[in-house]
Amino acid sequence: MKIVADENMPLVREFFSAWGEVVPVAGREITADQVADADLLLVRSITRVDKALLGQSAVRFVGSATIGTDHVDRQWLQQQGIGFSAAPGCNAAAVVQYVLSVLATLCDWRQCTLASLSVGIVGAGNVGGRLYRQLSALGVECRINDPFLEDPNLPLCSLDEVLERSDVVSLHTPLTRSGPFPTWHLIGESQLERLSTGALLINSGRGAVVEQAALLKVLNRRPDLRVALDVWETEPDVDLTLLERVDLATPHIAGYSLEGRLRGTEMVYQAACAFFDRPQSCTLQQLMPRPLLQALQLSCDTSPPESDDALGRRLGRLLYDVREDDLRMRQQLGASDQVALTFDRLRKNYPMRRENSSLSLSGAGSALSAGLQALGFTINPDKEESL
Ligand SMILES: NC(=O)C1=CN([C@@H]2O[C@H](COP(=O)(O)OP(=O)(O)OC[C@H]3O[C@@H](n4cnc5c(N)ncnc54)[C@H](O)[C@@H]3O)[C@@H](O)[C@H]2O)C=CC1
Ligand SMILES: O=C(O)C(=O)[C@H](O)COP(=O)(O)O
Repeated sequence: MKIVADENMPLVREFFSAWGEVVPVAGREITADQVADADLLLVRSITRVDKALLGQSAVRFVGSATIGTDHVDRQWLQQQGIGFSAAPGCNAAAVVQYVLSVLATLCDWRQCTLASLSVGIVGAGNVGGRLYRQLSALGVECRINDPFLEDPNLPLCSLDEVLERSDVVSLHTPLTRSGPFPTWHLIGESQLERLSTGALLINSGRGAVVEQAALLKVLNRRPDLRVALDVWETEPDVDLTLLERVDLATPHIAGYSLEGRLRGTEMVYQAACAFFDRPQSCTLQQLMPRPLLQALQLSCDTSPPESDDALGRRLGRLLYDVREDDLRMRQQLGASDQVALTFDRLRKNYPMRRENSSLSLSGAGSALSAGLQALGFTINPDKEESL
């Protein structure tokens, strides 16, 4: 078999080399010629997969190690009988870790607690649903807008209500251009104007869900608004004027935990095994590196005692601090005359980041445990508490 794979797909050789030749290619440079005699194509979010790429190829299965699928013409693949699988949920925990880090930063700016914020979630699937459950467990008031959901147990409301009544609005929809509720430019000028005074808008879904020109226009009128962007309408060509105006800027790395990226590869491997009727001889468990920081014994003897809110934020930053990504992006894009190349390089050379679940905590005390568990940490109940 010939397997053409995005060179940024970690462990792709470990999973697939027993099947044949693995040919790594830069995601933006995969051409119709390169895949003409391939059997299997493995991509990430930056490769457009459609008739133009695969019309003349032998590819029988396409795997995308991503949650989003807006880069894939799934209808055309289906018509051709070409198998397809994405990796739903693979990096949901990482995106939530990113959002929690943004919220922790907002708490610093405002000198407030997490639990004092009201958060609006637009799109409550794998990512937004997980964010809702974690924030609710932390006592944060949430509102959800998702026209596809009907669940009396969820705080569902209209998009306008989410925009008008939340301190923070976090976007987690796919990018869609058709269907009953398309999300392309879902947030335009009139929606931005509805945001409450001093609100923070977070976009870690897809850039074009927010209309960039409208965002720039409204930000000129409303200096009170704060914005955290991980995704950009014109990426990899980020608009530097917008970059300067937003409060937290990152290069589409919200989902880039090590676990999230490796899970993506494993999920497309599993789907390919099912498609080609091959046994799964390789598992992520065998390959996942041990985290550098694996266990922490907490000693809660600060005086006055530290709240779980503050401790949670401090511990969260041990594993991930969005301000470091923001600084790196500003420094590297600021010093470069090749914005798109630098944006892609920031992603390719992204530092190792582990998810909260990789860290086992003991000595947290039962009062703190619930909050730390809600943040995704593994709580080790067997150790004696050291309060
Ligand atoms: N920045 C990053 O690194 C990452 C970005 N993403 C993006 O986040 C998106 C969401 O991921 P998941 O939660 O896993 O997807 P999902 O498919 O599980 O959930 C999406 C939710 O959005 C809802 N939705 C669809 N149209 C809507 C609309 N018009 N208004 C409100 N809600 C709407 C759906 O009903 C669904 O519940 C992905 O499609 C991807 O584009 C995902 C992972 C990483
Ligand atoms: O999973 C998704 O959807 C994402 O947005 C990915 O995290 C983006 O990463 P790349 O596929 O562009 O490396």
